[in-house]
Amino acid sequence: MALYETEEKQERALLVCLDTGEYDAESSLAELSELVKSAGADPAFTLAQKRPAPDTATCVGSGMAQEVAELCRKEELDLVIFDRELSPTQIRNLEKLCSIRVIDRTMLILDIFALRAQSREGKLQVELAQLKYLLPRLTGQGTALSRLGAGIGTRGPGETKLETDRRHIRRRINSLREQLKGVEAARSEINRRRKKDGTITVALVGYTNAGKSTLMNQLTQAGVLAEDKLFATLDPTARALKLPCGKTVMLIDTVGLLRRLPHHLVEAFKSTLEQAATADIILNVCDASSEEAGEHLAVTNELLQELGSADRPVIPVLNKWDAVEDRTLAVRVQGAVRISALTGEGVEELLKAVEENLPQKTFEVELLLPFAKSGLAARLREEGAVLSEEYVEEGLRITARVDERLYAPVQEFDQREKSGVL
Ligand SMILES: Nc1nc2c(ncn2[C@@H]2O[C@H](COP(=O)(O)OP(=O)(O)OP(=O)(O)O)[C@@H](O)[C@H]2O)c(=O)[nH]1
Ligand SMILES: [Mg+2]
Repeated sequence: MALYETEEKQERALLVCLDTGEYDAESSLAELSELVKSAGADPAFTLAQKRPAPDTATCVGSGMAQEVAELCRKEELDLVIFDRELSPTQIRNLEKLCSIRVIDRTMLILDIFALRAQSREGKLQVELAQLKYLLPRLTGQGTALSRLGAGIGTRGPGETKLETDRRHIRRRINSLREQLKGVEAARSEINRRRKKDGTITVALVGYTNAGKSTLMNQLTQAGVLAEDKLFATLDPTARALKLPCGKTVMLIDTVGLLRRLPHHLVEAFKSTLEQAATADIILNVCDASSEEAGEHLAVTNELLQELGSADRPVIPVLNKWDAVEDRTLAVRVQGAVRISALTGEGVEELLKAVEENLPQKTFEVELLLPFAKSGLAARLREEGAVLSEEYVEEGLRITARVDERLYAPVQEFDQREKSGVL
């Protein structure tokens, strides 16, 4: 099914890139072209200029800006899309020069998110990001009015169309924040309950189009492995997954990432992304058939780190192995699992890797260790988490957090078990 179905004719766009050497302009432009396509438009032309810094008035130099305007007229294009964020002034000047809509990379990405947002939370998050981006850019009547109407850069998920009145926008931003707080509170309640129930979460993260959702389907529609449970209705992106060892984990699908993801969007999706970054196990899924797979894995890892994934096991998943030509990637990426979410190849191995990374269940014990058992006390200090210890007449009273393995040798000294509290 097409992502974008409309009776309007397809918009033809001119892509403009200013290469200042800050990032790889070529791959960024290639990505922009893919973005334009998935927004439903045709990336008909591309212009690039090398320059040490953007021009304050028109981003590209004035000569190049003229060239952009001429091409727009000659080819009767519908819009211009810049591969970097534009200031309100630059947008105003460029629109005046070209007489058509001018948007930037961030607006384009926000637009695609607006098209795709399904859940209530997703819609609220996107609208908030859009309005926050739009607010400082509403400088004069010209820009505000040109944002009205249909087309890329004007679509909003919430109210019928993006508001253009400043006061209205502020009010709406506040209301969106309030509503999001409510949704987030509900979610952290679910998280809390999952933690309390000892539910283990496994998050699928990675670049957009890496095959996360396909993998989710492959894993959870496999009949024997999956069952739809309680949380499915509360959180449509989470599904129960039964591992071969018999344990059930909660598999979470997440929003896809991109190079140079606009910080407005990361901000808006922070709570969703944080939930993924703080799962018990993270599957960093990449499209291994892409030349950029290694870099995609790195970009994802970086964002995960920023969002607090430290200490959590991250398993690199080289997906689309069925379509891979460059097999050297697997050698370069440590601990990677090769799979094809499409054919199911390698999935068993992936599940094994998940099992190997399962967190050990820990619980609190209150022990009274006889003096003769000082070796056990040392082991508790070494391998468990000692919460308190105190020497008493009969020996050492010690409370500690232990996993099953550590519990076995100390079980007979557990005070609570004896008194029936456990
Ligand atoms: N050849 C091949 N194609 C695959 C494989 N896995 C997924 N695909 C294709 O890749 C495309 C993207 O898959 P999705 O599962 O939607 O990717 P995603 O990571 O969920 O993307 P976002 O939701 O945008 O973040 C689809 O056309 C899939 O059919 C695979 O193992 N091999
Ligand atoms: Mg997906």
